[in-house]
Amino acid sequence: MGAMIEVCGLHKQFRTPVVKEGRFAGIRTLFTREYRLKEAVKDISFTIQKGDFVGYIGPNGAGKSTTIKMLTGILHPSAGEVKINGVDPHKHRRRVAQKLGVVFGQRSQLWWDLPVKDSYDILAHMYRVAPAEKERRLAELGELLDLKEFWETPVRKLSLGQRMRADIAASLLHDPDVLFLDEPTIGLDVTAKRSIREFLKTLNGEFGKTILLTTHDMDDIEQLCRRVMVINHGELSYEGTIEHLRDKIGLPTVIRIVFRGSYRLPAQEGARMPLQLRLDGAEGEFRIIEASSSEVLIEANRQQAKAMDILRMVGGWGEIADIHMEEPDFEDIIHRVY
Ligand SMILES: Nc1ncnc2c1ncn2[C@@H]1O[C@H](COP(=O)(O)OP(=O)(O)OP(=O)(O)O)[C@@H](O)[C@H]1O
Repeated sequence: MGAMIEVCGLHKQFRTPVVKEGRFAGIRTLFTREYRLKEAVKDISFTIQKGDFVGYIGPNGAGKSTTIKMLTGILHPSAGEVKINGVDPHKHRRRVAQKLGVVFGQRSQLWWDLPVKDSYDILAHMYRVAPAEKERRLAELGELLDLKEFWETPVRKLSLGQRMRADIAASLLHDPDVLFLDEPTIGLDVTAKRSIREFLKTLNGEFGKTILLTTHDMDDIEQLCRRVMVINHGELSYEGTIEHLRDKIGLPTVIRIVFRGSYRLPAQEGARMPLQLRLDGAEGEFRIIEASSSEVLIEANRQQAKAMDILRMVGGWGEIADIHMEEPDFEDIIHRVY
């Protein structure tokens, strides 16, 4: 293991002319000397280890694409440093490009009017992939991504799911160590999303690729990433595991308990809901938010009480027939961070 991506004190400012209002606004804007500074990325630092699968998330306009562009060397940072496997991507763009695969879900890197296979020939040439090597890799990718069915089809005729698979294969043709994915499942149906996710899991798990995934799809993040970085107004507001993020935000877990026959709450008659209770024989508290003749609905924060301790206590009120536990929705958690 070692650092694959190192980012230190990264900044990006954009200078955009102030748009004039009123008559001849367009022409006057052209001659304006007034500029507005937009700080799209402010002092971001992080390290991604070899073989990591990291999610990079944040609301629209937060600075995700700007960061990715600096990581790939397309944009020059206003301040700070980027190293991809020890190399500065802006100074050594070609060298770093050989190590990187990039997929922008919203924009294909394939040639619109050419058959898919022709795009691969051009890309293999650009990245100096030897013909035998290209054939071997396309055979492998073709199998994993099921490319054969549209091999001869012009890119413009592909379905969105096919186009995305074709683009992902294109990004891997030169066998890069690192993959940047920007919205790789956008607009896809459930089945197409699932096949792309499975492929990405394989790519990371079996082929050891380091992956940075940008997406608005929280299911992608939850199913694929070990770590997430949250960017908001150009600054990192969270960096760590999804588990820790859940704990930190502390949305309640909801536990529904069904009793066999009757049960007895440890409270006075006619107690009002929600009913706050302390755990017996352990640290912590939880709330009963509903109670009917055979069911109770409990809300508990993970930090405040362990589910097992709650169940042990509730087991004393009656005979438990069924337990249903609902973790807070990851989407809701993320909204709290944004
Ligand atoms: N070339 C540019 N010139 C001026 N401002 C820019 C430029 N590129 C991006 N910005 C601004 O920088 C901010 C960050 O944009 P960026 O595209 O990085 O956001 P994002 O997190 O990728 O958003 P989204 O989820 O909508 O794709 C925005 O306010 C955007 O308008």
